[in-house]
Amino acid sequence: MAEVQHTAGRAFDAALIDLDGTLLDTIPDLAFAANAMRVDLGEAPLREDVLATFVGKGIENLVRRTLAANLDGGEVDEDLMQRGLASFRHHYHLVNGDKAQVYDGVLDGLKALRDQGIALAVVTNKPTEFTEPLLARTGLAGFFQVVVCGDTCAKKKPDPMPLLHACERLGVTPGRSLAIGDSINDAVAARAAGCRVLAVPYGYNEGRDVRTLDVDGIVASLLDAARWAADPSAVPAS
Ligand SMILES: O=C(O)COP(=O)(O)O
Ligand SMILES: [Mg+2]
Repeated sequence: MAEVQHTAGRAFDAALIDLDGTLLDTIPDLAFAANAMRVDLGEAPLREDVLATFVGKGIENLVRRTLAANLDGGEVDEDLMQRGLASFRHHYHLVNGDKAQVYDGVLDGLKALRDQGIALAVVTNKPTEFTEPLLARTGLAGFFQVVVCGDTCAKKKPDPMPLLHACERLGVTPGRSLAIGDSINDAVAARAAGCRVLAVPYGYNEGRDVRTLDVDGIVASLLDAARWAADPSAVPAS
């Protein structure tokens, strides 16, 4: 790809930002609901750090992986899946946002992107029923013109469809959009959509090091992502 051009004004019209592991640390609430589901179904709870590696490909995958107790998801009986999903949804609705934390640098980063005239969208694999109340509860909702959730489009990340949908809704081109995420799902989706992409290292990349991702840079925070958007040479993006 060609170099990002920053000399002739703004390089990006939009930032398409992931939710879980990028804007918010949602693991305590997700893990609570996942383990409450296991207990409901007569299984022992799993460790939170293990459950964290199951997050990224949406709720169905989290439930499947949690029931199988492995990342692969293995063979999970359809009836068990349905009972698991109902239980997980029940418990997650009760705790969604209780312990969620906005990561350091997020508020300043969103403000800095906004001050550059960059339109902001959330593009998450989390379903709408959990995303909307969580954004409202954590005070982030007002920053975003568009919110694309795991059930908004026919396909989720790593498919490019949700990013392309966000671009269409914002009236911007993928080539002038910057995706920011924490996982392989964001990186693969962004590349397929033709967006630039930055990764943050503090989220949940399904248990793998973010340095393995095909991205334009790894930035320590959303604030550094905003600085990179303004001038890539000003930020030590590895
Ligand atoms: O719901 C998930 O599995 C992850 O959601 P995210 O796309 O915001 O990281
Ligand atoms: Mg994520």
